[in-house]
Amino acid sequence: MTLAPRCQRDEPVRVCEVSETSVSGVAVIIPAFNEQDRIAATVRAASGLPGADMVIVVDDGSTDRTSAVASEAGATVVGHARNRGKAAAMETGATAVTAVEGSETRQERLSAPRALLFIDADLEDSASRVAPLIEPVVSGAADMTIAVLPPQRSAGGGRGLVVDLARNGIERATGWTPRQPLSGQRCLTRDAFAAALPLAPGWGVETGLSIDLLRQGYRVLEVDVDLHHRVTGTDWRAQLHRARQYAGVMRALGTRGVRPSLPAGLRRGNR
Ligand SMILES: O=c1ccn([C@@H]2O[C@H](COP(=O)(O)OP(=O)(O)O[C@H]3O[C@H](CO)[C@@H](O)[C@H](O)[C@H]3O)[C@@H](O)[C@H]2O)c(=O)[nH]1
Ligand SMILES: O=C(O)[C@H](O)COP(=O)(O)O
Repeated sequence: MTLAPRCQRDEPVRVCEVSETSVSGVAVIIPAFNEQDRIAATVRAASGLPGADMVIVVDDGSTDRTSAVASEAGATVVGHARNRGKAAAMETGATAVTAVEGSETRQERLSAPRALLFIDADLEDSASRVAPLIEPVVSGAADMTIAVLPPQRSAGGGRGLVVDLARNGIERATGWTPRQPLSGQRCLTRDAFAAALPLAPGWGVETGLSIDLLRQGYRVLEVDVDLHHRVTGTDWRAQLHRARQYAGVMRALGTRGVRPSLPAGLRRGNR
């Protein structure tokens, strides 16, 4: 397994590019809420990832055809009877992986539990490029990798408030400043995932994961990956979504004893 030379090996949290390579033993978990238009392409792309021999879609109480479309595309589908939020869907997905592994025959069983790769349902074809998240985890170079996405094709409608709250909160809690603190494309060892349970609920899940793992000494790595997803726009629904994200991050920080920062525009030096 090779890490590119610009990886900084002597830092507790390393930010680097890694090359794609063949790996084995990865379960892909896709939380999905009303994603019938995108889930098939995402499942198909995820199924071709190196080492990904299990693709589980967690239908988080969708009211559309997400389950049926995901199943037709080849995923194993588990679900919630009602919408419970992304973090609960992630936990359900991990439980499903353990259950499938428990039912495997001795011949089917891998020598070690699979790593867990969480990706969003709206990545579509770009999910085929998520492989660089897998290598550092399978090779033992990192306990959790996080995808850093390039600028998206269409501009988002936010002012960076949620991102800023999460980034500063993680920095205050751990000393590490993530580039994309909300990125949900993450690959974890089973040990790291277990250490982060119970996950911070709802939209606080990424903030909680980063803080909880770093505080316990796990190694977290941001990796540039050329992914594309549906960006959040500017209408009232989008702003309501951001308000919920803000509340989720605030809750994750509060329950971890982290005092949230003032919004960037109000902080000393910015006035
Ligand atoms: O109640 C829900 C809502 C969403 N999802 C799924 O969660 C994923 C992310 O949701 P999305 O609506 O795409 O959220 P974004 O605002 O675009 O997400 C950004 O911010 C989130 C944290 O706030 C991260 O989880 C995402 O990875 C990141 O792309 C998708 O697969 C959804 O289908 C659920 O499973 N349950
Ligand atoms: O659009 C986004 O990137 C997220 O919804 C976060 O919103 P923000 O711009 O307020 O951080």
